[in-house]
Amino acid sequence: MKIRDILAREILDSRGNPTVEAEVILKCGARGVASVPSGASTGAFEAVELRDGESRYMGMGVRGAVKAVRQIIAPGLKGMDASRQREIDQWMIAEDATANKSHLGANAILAVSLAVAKAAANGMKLPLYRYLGGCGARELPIPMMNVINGGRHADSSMNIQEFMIMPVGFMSFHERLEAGTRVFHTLKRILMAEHYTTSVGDEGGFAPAFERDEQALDFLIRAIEEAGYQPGRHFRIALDVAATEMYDAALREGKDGMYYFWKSGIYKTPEEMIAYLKELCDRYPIYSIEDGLAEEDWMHWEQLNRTLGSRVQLVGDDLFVTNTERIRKGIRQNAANAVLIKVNQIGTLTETLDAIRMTKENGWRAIISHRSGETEDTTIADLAVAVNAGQIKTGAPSRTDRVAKYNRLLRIEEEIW
Ligand SMILES: O=C(O)[C@@H](CO)OP(=O)(O)O
Ligand SMILES: [Mg+2]
Repeated sequence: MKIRDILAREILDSRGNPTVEAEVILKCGARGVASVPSGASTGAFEAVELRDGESRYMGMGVRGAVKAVRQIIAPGLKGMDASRQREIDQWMIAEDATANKSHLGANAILAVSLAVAKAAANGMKLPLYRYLGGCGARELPIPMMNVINGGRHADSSMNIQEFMIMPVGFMSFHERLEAGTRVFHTLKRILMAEHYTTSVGDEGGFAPAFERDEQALDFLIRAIEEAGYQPGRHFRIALDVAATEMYDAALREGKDGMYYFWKSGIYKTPEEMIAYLKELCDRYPIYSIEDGLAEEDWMHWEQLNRTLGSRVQLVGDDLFVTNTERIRKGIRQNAANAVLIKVNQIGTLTETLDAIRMTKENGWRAIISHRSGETEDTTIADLAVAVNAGQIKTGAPSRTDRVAKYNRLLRIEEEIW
């Protein structure tokens, strides 16, 4: 299982921006290839990727990250055993020697970390989910399908970033996916009939010019019903408010501590935000709300959790950034009840697994997630099954970067069941 070589190259993500791909080659001939996604609504506490225009290493963004793999990581890891994932990740963390991986770049480190795992799995002739999760890996996730896009992900007039459908009333993954796709197609038909645009946003969901965020929810309910399903029973709704964006928008207008719905020109206090979210939960079959408040607003997260936590999954994305220190703080403060898990927020596979473990050990739920900028890499599908996460967030079934993950899950289901 010794590493013979590590290659790195620049490839494109789904927004046409450069990103890093790494290829790990073992002495036995097995290979592993992995590429790194990229967010648009990134949390301030995320590990730092080297992008063009904000380079910190050798002054060259993604090219700097590629160079870091070639010149520092590859020579350092050659000869190491690819199955010793934790040691390899620790070596890269130590070599980087910053708290946020800004020296080598979280994208350089993550590409190698994931490619090492894939090479080791291939070397052992195991599918990735089996290598990572052992024979206990068995649960196919319920997808959170982001079918209407707003916020920073689309030019639409909705402030809430993601309106997702969750096919909760089905036994198998392929039935969930089929039902979700039916609703997606029905939604397109309804939107067209009412002369809304059906072009899609970054994650494949529609981006119609609705005047109010609630209209998106009304259309979801209609689409679920017209596709022949019952809202609440077959499908529930999930939202990603991405409220840090609203918090930052208010701050830019000089209103510290408020939330600015910049597309409709409305300010809300944290208390009004909580009341608003509660009202939405009273009116619609909402299962999950992600980032209902901002990454800095710990105090009000507790209040939100007290108000809704017993009946709604409250997910921290920007709040926790897949970082065990922040998750620990959240658990102590009882600030939420679920964590969104994104490999590139923390930057190594083992730290991601640690975050999932801490989340689950404390009785919280972990949702494995893509980024708004993705590639054809399907690691997160395997990861979701490996850790029996139960939920995956990976967009709408209309762009190959998202569909690749769904197709991978279909194949895994066929293998397992
Ligand atoms: O906010 C989010 O949850 C993600 C993914 O949907 O978006 P981004 O990758 O732009 O941070
Ligand atoms: Mg989010």
